[in-house]
Amino acid sequence: MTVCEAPGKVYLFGEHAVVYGEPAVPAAIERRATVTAEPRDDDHVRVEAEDLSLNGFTVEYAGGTGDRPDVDVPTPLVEAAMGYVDAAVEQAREAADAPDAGFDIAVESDIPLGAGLGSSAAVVVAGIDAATRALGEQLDRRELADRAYRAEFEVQDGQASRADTFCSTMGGAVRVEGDDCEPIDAPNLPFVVGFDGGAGDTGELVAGVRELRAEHEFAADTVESVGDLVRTGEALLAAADPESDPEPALLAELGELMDFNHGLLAALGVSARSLDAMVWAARDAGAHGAKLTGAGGGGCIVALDESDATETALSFTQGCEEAFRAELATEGVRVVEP
Ligand SMILES: Nc1ncnc2c1ncn2[C@@H]1O[C@H](COP(=O)(O)OP(=O)(O)O)[C@@H](O)[C@H]1O
Ligand SMILES: C[C@@](O)(CCOP(=O)(O)O)CC(=O)O
Ligand SMILES: [Mg+2]
Repeated sequence: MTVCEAPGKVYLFGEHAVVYGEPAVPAAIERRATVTAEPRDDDHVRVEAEDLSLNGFTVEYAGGTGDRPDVDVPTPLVEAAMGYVDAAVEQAREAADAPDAGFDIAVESDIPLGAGLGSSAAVVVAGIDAATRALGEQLDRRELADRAYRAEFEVQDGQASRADTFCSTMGGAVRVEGDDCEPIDAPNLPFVVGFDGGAGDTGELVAGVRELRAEHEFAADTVESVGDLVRTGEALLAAADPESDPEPALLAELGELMDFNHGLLAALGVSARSLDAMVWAARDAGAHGAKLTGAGGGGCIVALDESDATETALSFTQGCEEAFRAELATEGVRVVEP
């Protein structure tokens, strides 16, 4: 039995625009998905995913194309739910050159699903790592991140960046621009997350931005403006001392860029009333800045505040179901049981 766990992430800035080649800076947070993989004697894949909606369900199926699990729920729901685990198993089979390998897989996660904290990437990264190790292979981090990206790309119908999967694999803060992915030094930023209890459909939201961008030049310009602000933010981070607590002036400047980024994301149609309400509650509480994180539509916002004020304010904000401080996860994917 092999067990691996990988972190979720928040976007300091750059989501959506990163899909079109602009840079983005996500940072891994200490909320993890844990995947257990046990090879089987046959070619079946049995998945236990207690945290999926429908109050969790257990299915067994042979995997691969055409073969669907025998459960009493509509196929699209099962496909949406199983897609990432399925794709992770396929990547592990390919990496270990074991096309008929079967597994018992169990997924546990404290990352809310579809909420912009990268639960899909964490599941895919931990899943590929656990399943390949269970077959006696070990991928280096770059290859693991690359395979995880390919898995997300496939499930999201060819619309994914390398940002989430690279960040979950490496941990810490990273910079992604197209195929160019690098860890970056960043000071420990005081992230506070607000969660509305809901979710957004990443594929649909990405498709919406793609259409807007194709239709209007000003939407394409908006995407480019996100890239410009990310470059500004990167320069600020590069000039900061990663070993000491961030200076108030740095937090103020990063916060201003986050506010701006939220405005541009809202212009691209991916915010929601609940996300805007949490963003404003954070700003009113004195946060340096606040924005939605991830695909949007519902889910989470991230704010910068070293005091407790934002977390407290969010916990009293109508529509905010959970508020918590998110510690930077300096370690990416890791082995819990080899
Ligand atoms: N605990 C889990 N068990 C199984 N699958 C999961 C789990 N967490 C996430 N997933 C998969 O990831 C999907 C959510 O990914 P996505 O829509 O990209 O949102 P996000 O990555 O922001 O959480 C879920 O529908 C499911 O397929
Ligand atoms: C919108 C996007 O930039 C980030 C999606 O993040 P999440 O799956 O909502 O956590 C898509 C991508 O980069 O693949
Ligand atoms: Mg995702």
